[in-house]
Amino acid sequence: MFENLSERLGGVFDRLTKQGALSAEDVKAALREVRVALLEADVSLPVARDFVKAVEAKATGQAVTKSVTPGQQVVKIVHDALIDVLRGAEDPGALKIDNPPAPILMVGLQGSGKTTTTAKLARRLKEREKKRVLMASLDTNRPAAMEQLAILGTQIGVDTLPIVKGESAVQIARRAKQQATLGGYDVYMLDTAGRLHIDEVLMDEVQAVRDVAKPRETLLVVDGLTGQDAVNVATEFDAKVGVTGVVLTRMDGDGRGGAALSMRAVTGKPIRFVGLGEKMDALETFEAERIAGRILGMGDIVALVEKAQETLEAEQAERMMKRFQKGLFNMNDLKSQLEQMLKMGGMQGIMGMMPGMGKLSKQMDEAGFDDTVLRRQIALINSMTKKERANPDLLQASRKKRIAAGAGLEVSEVNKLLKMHRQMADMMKKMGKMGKGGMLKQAMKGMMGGKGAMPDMNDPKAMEEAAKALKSGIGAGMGGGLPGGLGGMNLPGGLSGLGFGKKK
Ligand SMILES: Nc1nc2c(ncn2[C@@H]2O[C@H](COP(=O)(O)OP(=O)(O)OP(=O)(O)O)[C@@H](O)[C@H]2O)c(=O)[nH]1
Repeated sequence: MFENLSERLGGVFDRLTKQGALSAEDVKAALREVRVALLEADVSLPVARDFVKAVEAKATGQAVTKSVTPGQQVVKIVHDALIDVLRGAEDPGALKIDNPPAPILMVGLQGSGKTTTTAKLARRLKEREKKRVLMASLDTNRPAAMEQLAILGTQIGVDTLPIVKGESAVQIARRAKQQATLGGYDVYMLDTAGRLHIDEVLMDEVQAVRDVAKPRETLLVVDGLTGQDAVNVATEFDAKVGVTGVVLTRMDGDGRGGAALSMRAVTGKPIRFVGLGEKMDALETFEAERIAGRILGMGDIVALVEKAQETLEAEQAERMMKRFQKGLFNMNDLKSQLEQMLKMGGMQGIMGMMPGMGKLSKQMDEAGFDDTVLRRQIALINSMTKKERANPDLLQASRKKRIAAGAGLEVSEVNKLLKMHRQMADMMKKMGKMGKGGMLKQAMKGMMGGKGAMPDMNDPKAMEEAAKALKSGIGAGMGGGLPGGLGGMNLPGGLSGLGFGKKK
């Protein structure tokens, strides 16, 4: 799915190469693709349609910033508009739980992750807000569900209401309220029974529980992977029981999170939290920026674009772009690329911003890879003469020795640097031929997991290899193209050439 989207956006970028103001035609062409991208990310059709219409009006006629392409600009406008829709007025993490004991009702379909989320949230309230929480399972159909909550409670150190066989959901809710009041709890959470589909019996039961508990918050738990159906679920639950917020689970999977946009647009209910795994600490406050990036399938590329813009002078970018297009790439260019990387937070910083690269970044950390490598390479270049920097072909044995000694390093380090330089120069040449649009497309492909470019995040062996490849030195030929295009197009163009996990 990611590949499709990146190709599609690549196509948009290819077409949008004119500078100046964004023409209606440019915007229309780009948005047509964005609409398909939204649908692929499981955003419902009417929502995608309305959204694109609103963005079209906003984007047409906007002046194009010199340092970005019109394609990038449209994507940024789309991205910002997504955030506008996704972000509610209030802080998503702030639940109304004053006036103890405050009841929180948890609702949702079976298997949506309701019980797990109940426990995760209880843990969060206990740890972060120092609340005394009582949890109760109202799932009278499945005794196993009640036991599951009790086990989770023990695990996280949160009390659960003792199980009494034969009670109805309403009776349990009453008992929970009583116990919470007598026991001096700040919050009590009611984990209702789920059904595979919405049915009347379920809704009647939840309504009856609601009437007894009068919840301060009614949180709808929805599986983030369900996509389109999420809207129906949200609409139904909201109409029947009244929902105050949504929790999207399984956002650690490869779902694109379009459900978030649809639910927010259709029901107007705020997304409060996202579940990011099975563990008890895998619950985070909803962040509109992250989901917007994810829906567009771009990780935090927009942030990367912005950061690159901040740290790189536009003229310098323009100058480098011209050099790259001519296939020119000497040691001075390499040095400024390495310095640029350091400014952007080093390898770790850049990786952290890439979709799905968080894990790899952690492994790099563990493997002891840090920015020393970058600094060493800069030191080597500093130890070269002006002539050598302009023309690295001059570097024969004796010069290499002198350069290594000057930086206090081994000759092998110089060789690694030269190898990396050669690979990057080759890539620049190739990219130069492709033109701006082509470069971007190439970059996107690389970043979004074009075949072989990134390790499979679920394959520990591939991840380990990738970390090793990185550790053995960016110099050992990371596939050659560290932040290749950073200069020219404000995107780490060369990342496609990183060759993560790929033996060269
Ligand atoms: N990967 C991942 N798994 C999750 C997440 N939230 C819940 N799960 C898993 O999803 C499965 C179902 O979760 P439950 O909490 O039992 O679902 P439920 O909605 O309470 O189901 P019923 O009790 O049958 O109604 C469990 O194996 C959870 O560990 C999440 O955010 N990410």
